[in-house]
Amino acid sequence: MPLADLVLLRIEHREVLKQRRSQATPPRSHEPSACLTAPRTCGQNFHRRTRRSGSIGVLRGLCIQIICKARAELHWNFALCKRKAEVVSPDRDPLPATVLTGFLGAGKTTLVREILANPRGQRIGVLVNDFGEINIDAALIVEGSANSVTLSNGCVCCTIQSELVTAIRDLIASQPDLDRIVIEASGVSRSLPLADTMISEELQGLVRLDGIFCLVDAAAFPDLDYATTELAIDQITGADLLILNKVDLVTSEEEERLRTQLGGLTPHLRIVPSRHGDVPLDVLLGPARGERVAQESGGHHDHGSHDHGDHDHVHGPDCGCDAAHLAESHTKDFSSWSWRSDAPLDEKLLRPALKRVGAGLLRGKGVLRVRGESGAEEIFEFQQVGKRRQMTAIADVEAAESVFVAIGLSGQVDDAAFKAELDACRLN
Ligand SMILES: Nc1nc2c(ncn2[C@@H]2O[C@H](COP(=O)(O)OP(=O)(O)OP(=O)(O)O)[C@@H](O)[C@H]2O)c(=O)[nH]1
Repeated sequence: MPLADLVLLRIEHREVLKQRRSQATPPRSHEPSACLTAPRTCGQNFHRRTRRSGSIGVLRGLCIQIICKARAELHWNFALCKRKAEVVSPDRDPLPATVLTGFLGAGKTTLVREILANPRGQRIGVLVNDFGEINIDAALIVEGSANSVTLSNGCVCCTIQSELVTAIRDLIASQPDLDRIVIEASGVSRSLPLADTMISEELQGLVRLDGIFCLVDAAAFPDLDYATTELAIDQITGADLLILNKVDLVTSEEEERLRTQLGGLTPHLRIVPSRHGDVPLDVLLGPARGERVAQESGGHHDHGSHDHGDHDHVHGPDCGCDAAHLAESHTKDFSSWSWRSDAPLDEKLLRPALKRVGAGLLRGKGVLRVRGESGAEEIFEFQQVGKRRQMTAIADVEAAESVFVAIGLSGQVDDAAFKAELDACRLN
């Protein structure tokens, strides 16, 4: 990493710590519009919003880009460190939480409605945060879900952050049979403080952050003005996966240009194109509470159990194809791949292999029977969203075999290399 980036990284780190300390008293007093007009008070904003023109403006733009990169790196490390300390309730799995962020109008509500229209049998609680006094998004969503909670007139990343925690706790208490929650943040919410809330002590053991997905409006992003671009970039760099929505409104050249621009800002982020939120649910939703990947992918995928149209087909040993292969997804953009092994896996080889395998993936999930150096065997659940990976030991599952499911952009997953990597971890 160049020296300048390192220096900025350190400054940024110090800022994060400072901000976290000062967050003990959250900035609740400012008006909702403060997220845009006085971002210094809005959670984790690190930039002073002084508009500059000419070369100073250009220089400042470059600095923001570098800081964004550093911030993204920090975000991973920071969130992952905290997650290692996550305490899982012994009697009840934490409720998986999917967070949708993205600038105003990017298509978050559309995506929530897509999810609710096809919840794959999961009982989903929805929390909708609207920046304004009237929660229009919730009104749009409420038809689809009986379990929706509205959080209006503020932003869940700052002004009504504690309301979010309370709302989640209340929802879990009143709807104990939920399988997951989906949180639609307001269009001005910043991703990093939201991630921080989801892994905070108040929600520990109750909620497990499954992924933060940031929607970007492919048509509007290039025209955002300076101040709003800054916020949009902040949302992007704090996400696990980017959904480039409204690609129907741009030409393929414009889409490519935007991808290059966004990829330059956040090289590790995976970018999924979308039209009206048509993102495969396998990418968006991990297993429901108490559900394990083995159940999803065990044997032939049951097309009758839920309505998924021509949805992604996770192949198994009796589906008439090879056990490991790429399968056509419900849109031509995505492919899924599955692998299984009845031999235990060597932990020492497996961890680096998963890192290599995951490098080009949008989503990876698995239940893995692993043998450590001591010779003891443990079952691990593996979850990857974008570049974010988690491997958690699970005690309540007996797995005779390991199962791994991966989703990537078509043509970007080398299935032979994949198979070879994982096969090499098998112990006889
Ligand atoms: N053409 C096109 N329009 C879309 C797409 N996705 C969403 N829209 C439209 O864009 C508008 C805004 O979408 P919403 O889903 O309300 O966006 P949002 O992110 O929830 O907006 P806020 O809550 O204001 O932040 C609506 O009119 C949608 O129908 C898409 O992929 N293509």
